[in-house]
Amino acid sequence: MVTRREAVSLVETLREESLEGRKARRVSVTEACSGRVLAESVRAQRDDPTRSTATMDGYAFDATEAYPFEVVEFAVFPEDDPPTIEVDQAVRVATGAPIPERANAVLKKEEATVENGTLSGPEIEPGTYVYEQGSNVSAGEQLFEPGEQLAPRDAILLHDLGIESVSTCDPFDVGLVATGTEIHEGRSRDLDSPMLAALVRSWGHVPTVEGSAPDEYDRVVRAIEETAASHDVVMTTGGTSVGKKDHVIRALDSLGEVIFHRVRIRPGKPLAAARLPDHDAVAFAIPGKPVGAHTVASLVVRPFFTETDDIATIPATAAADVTVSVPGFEYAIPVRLRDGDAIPLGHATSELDVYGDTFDPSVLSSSTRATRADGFVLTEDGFEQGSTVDVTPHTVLEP
Ligand SMILES: Nc1nc2c(c(=O)[nH]1)N[C@H]1C(S)=C(S)[C@@H](COP(=O)(O)OP(=O)(O)OC[C@H]3O[C@@H](n4cnc5c(N)ncnc54)[C@H](O)[C@@H]3O)O[C@H]1N2
Ligand code: MOO
Repeated sequence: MVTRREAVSLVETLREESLEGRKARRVSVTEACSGRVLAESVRAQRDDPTRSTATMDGYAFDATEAYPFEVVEFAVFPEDDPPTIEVDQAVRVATGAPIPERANAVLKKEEATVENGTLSGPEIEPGTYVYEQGSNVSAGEQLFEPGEQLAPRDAILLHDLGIESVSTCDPFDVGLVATGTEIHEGRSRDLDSPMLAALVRSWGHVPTVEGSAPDEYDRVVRAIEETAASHDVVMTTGGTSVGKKDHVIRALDSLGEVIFHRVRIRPGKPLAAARLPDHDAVAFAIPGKPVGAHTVASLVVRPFFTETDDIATIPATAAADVTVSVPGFEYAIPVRLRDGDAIPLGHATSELDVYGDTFDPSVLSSSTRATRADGFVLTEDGFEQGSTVDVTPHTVLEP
């Protein structure tokens, strides 16, 4: 059994290995910024801004010189080229207009006194009301690293620098296979695959629900093998535990190398990851119960797909005591957030009463209504009513 951190670090190594041999493709910045991973670094080809501009309407001049300045005839607007001025001259500028090479400051219009074409006013420092050339980005600067996953906000900087396309790795193709005779025969609905498909998509990759296999060793092996042959990643659900019909881990062992099985986190402990080198694929075996499946997919599998393993939290006040029964695990305790309080959902005092005071991940994990939580508290020891707890909102891990 490995800790969550150990598991995440192994998953990150898998990610690096998988990205290494990946085909790069140039795509438009617009397409790339919905979650594509960069294959190459991106450097600025030019300064930004390309020239120094005024940030206020007023007069531009060299502020290392003393008043008065002769105000030249014309005025400069954002669409204009800056004029050449002499050391004792100033020029009218509009907000956003380029300032002359010789100027280094702008005096606001309302502070300026102009009489007979001569400007005077208060002393100002060089740099006042000037957005300086290269102050946003200087030419040659590396702005994005290979492996970074681009987000919608990145389109602003890339487009501003005139970059229209970038080299990206193709997203991972993920084949989802639900194991379980009850699922295969339609006696129970497959709740995991659609949820996992949506998670994978939200992380910027391409899921396909491949179907199901009954709890028969040969059928499980075949389903994994067939899926690995046509996908980069196989994600199975169910069959990860120690029951007689739990074949997935043995199947992965026969097809490749199991990197870890069981993580010190609950719900979702029996998660496994494997390399399937014959098919140039990797596999994640996700435990069957949907809430546990969601928890470990978000906390441990996500760093394979996204560049980050950060788990941001916000503080809240625990609304009830929650104890844990078995030490040595991290427990993801679902909570609702209300006016700064974290109300443990599933606790006897909450609207969903499935576990009393002591957190029981096995029953919680069976309760599909626990998905109505706003987030979870990751804790090894539980918490006391009134104490401050760190809540990870679900939106942090499923954008
Ligand atoms: N004796 C022990 N039993 C169990 C242990 C243990 O250590 N000793 N571990 C428990 C833990 S923790 C978990 S988590 C589960 C893991 O279960 P499996 O991954 O083996 O899943 P199954 O046995 O196949 O199914 C469990 C449960 O989940 C339902 N399920 C499965 N797949 C789906 C799906 N795609 N959609 C909806 N529901 C699904 C399945 O019907 C079962 O009800 O094992 C504990 N047992
Ligand atoms: O890890 Mo399991 O989902 O605790 O029951």
